[in-house]
Amino acid sequence: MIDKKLLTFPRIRLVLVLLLGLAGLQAASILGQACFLAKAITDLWAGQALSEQWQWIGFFVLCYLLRHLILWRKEDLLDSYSRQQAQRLRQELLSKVFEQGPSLIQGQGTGNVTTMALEGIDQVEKYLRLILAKSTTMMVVPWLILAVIWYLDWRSGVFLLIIYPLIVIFMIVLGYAAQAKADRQYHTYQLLSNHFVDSLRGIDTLKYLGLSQRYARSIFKTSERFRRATMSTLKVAILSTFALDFFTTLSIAVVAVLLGIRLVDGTILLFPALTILTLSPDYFLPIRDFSNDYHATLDGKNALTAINQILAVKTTEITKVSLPAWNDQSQLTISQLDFAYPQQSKSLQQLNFQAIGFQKIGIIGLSGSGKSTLINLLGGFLKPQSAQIKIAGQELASFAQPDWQRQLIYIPQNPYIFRASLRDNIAFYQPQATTAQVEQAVKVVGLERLVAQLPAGLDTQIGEGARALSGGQAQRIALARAFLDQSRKILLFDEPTAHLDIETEVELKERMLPLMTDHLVFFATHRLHWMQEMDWILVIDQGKIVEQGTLAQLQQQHGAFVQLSRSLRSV
Ligand SMILES: Nc1ncnc2c1ncn2[C@@H]1O[C@H](COP(=O)(O)OP(=O)(O)OP(=O)(O)O)[C@@H](O)[C@H]1O
Repeated sequence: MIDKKLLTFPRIRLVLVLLLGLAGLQAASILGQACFLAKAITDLWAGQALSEQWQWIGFFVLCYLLRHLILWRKEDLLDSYSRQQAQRLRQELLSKVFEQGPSLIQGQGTGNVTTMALEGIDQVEKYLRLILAKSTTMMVVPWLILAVIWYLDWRSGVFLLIIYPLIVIFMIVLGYAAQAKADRQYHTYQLLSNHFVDSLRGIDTLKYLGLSQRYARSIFKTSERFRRATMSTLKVAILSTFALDFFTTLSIAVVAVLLGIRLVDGTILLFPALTILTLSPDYFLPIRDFSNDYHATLDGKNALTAINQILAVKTTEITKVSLPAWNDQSQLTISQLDFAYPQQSKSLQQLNFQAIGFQKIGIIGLSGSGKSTLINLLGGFLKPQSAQIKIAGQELASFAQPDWQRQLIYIPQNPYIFRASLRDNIAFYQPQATTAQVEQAVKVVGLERLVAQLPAGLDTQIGEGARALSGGQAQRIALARAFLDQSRKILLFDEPTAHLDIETEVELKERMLPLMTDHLVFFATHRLHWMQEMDWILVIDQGKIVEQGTLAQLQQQHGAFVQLSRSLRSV
């Protein structure tokens, strides 16, 4: 009855035992309530004075209060337990997302991960709260009530016992139908989230191409599908609630009629008949409650399955290797590196190269040749299928090593600007940087004009939803970050100027080059002029290094580099 997935939650067994205990007390208070009320009415019927009934009425009121006190205690217990578990799940989910990095987000979709971490966890919290309370009550309360009814009148007991499994079977059949509908609903919900976030991100492209109306229609269609899936789940939910209420009410009516006939016949006394009649609705109440809330919990159940799937993504345990800080004598050797994206044939094959000291290594190739993939591997965001990597004499399986990543600065095509002040964005790697240091960085990368224009200077909020920046300004912030943190000696550039106009690129290049000295630099680009600044060049074509050497060597060889230069110039 209780989802196996829930049994893996911490302290769940203790909570279940407490809930079962409270359900036992709840059953006792329901029984007391029915017996004392029946006793008072029977005595009054027998002609006793009302003043003699105060003790029974008093007990009845006590039981009534106890019943509600228990309900309140149960809710309190479940509220705090489910809240704690939701917090734990959210933390685990976010840790997993940060641990797995961009590959997990790409696989699941940004919208889906966002809704899962926000709404999905809230649904799981609701699921926990409802399902634990309802199922433990259903395990205890009806059976204790049935035992007392059986003791008072076995014929009513038999009738109620026979009717119960019929209702359960009926509930299971409708439950399966509802589950199938809810699965479909959850799937369309995930689609809707991804589709919506995707469209919002691409809204400028869509607008430029005049396709935003068409996309709005497509979002409308996806939302309509989600609405229809929701309505059809609700239809089953409402139908089953109605049918269940109808059957249980009918059963109680049958019990009442049978008791009435036997009272007239004189084959049953008023006290047991009244007690049974009062207890019958409470006998069915737990299953009715369970079934009513069952549909409300399905979303939570599905969200929990989806969250568990992400949490179950295997974390390849890395053996941490302690690496010294990169210096002018350090050496990196990569041999036979192979990498493939999931469900793809090899994206990078048999890469072999070396990096020594503060070399500047250019990675050049046509679009789709594998430059970004190589940069992502060097940053440890992706893990090679196989490779022999040696840094300072230490063998590594991948670059996902804290000691390596702590030395990196990654500058992509579109550096991410966090929603924070300009100062915090610049001091991203060095939060303790002084204002003088930040101002120095601003000067070095040529951001003074921007700072002068901003209303609160360095303290102006920038990023998502705040002051927007141009591509060149964002790139300058990324460079300022690199300048501020001189302790990170490895710079990974992934097409940093690809989307900038030529004037901005020339100006930025002048500012970038001094920053590159005394650093190991990997610079992926398809802009040839950068190669003049590089000490070593890797020419990549279709995932292979087809040539490598200094610029002079490559120009002399008249091989792949010269061919590539021709085709890049003719573009
Ligand atoms: N996340 C991914 N999943 C599957 N395949 C991918 C993924 N990212 C890239 N690829 C594929 O891997 C190959 C190399 O892509 P990569 O982005 O490394 O090329 P690139 O040389 O950097 O291209 P560009 O200059 O256009 O950025 C391409 O065929 C691309 O389609």
